[in-house]
Amino acid sequence: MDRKNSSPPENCRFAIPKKGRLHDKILQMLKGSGIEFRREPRLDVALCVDLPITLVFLPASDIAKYVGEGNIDLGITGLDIVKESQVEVDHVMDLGFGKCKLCVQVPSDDNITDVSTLAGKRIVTSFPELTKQFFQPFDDELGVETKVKFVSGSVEAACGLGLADGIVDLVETGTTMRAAGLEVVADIISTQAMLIANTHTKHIDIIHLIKRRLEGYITATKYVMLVYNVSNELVERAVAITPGKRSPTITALDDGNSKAVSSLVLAKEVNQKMDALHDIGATDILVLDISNSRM
Ligand SMILES: Nc1ncnc2c1ncn2[C@@H]1O[C@H](COP(=O)(O)OP(=O)(O)OP(=O)(O)O)[C@@H](O)[C@H]1O
Ligand SMILES: O=P(O)(O)OC[C@H]1O[C@H](OP(=O)(O)OP(=O)(O)O)[C@H](O)[C@@H]1O
Ligand SMILES: [Mg+2]
Repeated sequence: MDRKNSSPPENCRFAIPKKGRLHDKILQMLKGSGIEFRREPRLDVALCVDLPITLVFLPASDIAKYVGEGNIDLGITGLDIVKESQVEVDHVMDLGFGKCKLCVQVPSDDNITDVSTLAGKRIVTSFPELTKQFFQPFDDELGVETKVKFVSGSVEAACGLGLADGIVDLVETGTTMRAAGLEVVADIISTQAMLIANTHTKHIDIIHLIKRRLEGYITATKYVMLVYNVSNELVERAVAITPGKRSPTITALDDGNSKAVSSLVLAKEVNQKMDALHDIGATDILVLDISNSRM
């Protein structure tokens, strides 16, 4: 029988968060990397076009466990989830988004500055393993047992509801924390999204291909190409402003007095570089987006 949600057995199984903070960024990254797929409405399994890959859409919090146990070859999730799941996986690459910190938080009104004063008390979290590991040394030293309770979401509500003396949750901008009247008393780990693989997967070649494509896309979105003209005597100063990733390309213009320079620059620095080039006398300064790359 041809099941709609089945995967050809020879395909590499690649797990993607089915919702949440990482979902949209990952879909954008797959599209930019040319990893196209057809997903039928309501199905959590999709076959890739032109590549032997089956995408499996799963809750972010389950992905490390599936990859670690070998049901899935490759996945994208946060380092926080990899650590919480306590499974062994290969860290193939960091993806540079989904950056935040897992923090111990307490009501601001409680004026707690020393996290050890929470040892033995009630902590609510979606990360019970990391929380227990964090409090264990304090518990051992003080001869107490911190009571760690799991909830799957809206963790920040627990103190206000009288269910917890502190929480352990993710903090990015701090908006959620402040809105709940909480503040950080200790950091546990910094996290970001990463590509992870099963340590025994037989799909090494396809994993390397996916890695190269994602690297190409990430580099392309991080850099822009800056192109400008500059007179011969100013080339050295201009190149000091835009040394490029490896080195700039310099071409002589027909007028014999000036050069055309093209150089990769970090997108976040491009305006400052353009100002500096303008100030030394460069002209015809253009910024070109890069849609993809292989370095
Ligand atoms: N505010 C945030 N900023 C950056 N990364 C985050 C943030 N919140 C979560 N993440 C990352 O995304 C991962 C999945 O969390 P997320 O909250 O998106 O999943 P979810 O709880 O399944 O979805 P939802 O919250 O929509 O129910 C986290 O483990 C973490 O790595
Ligand atoms: O510091 P901030 O920028 O406010 O981000 C942190 C919040 O983001 C996540 O929640 P999410 O929006 O996923 O809701 P959830 O708690 O229901 O999972 C996380 O659990 C924090 O609550
Ligand atoms: Mg969430």
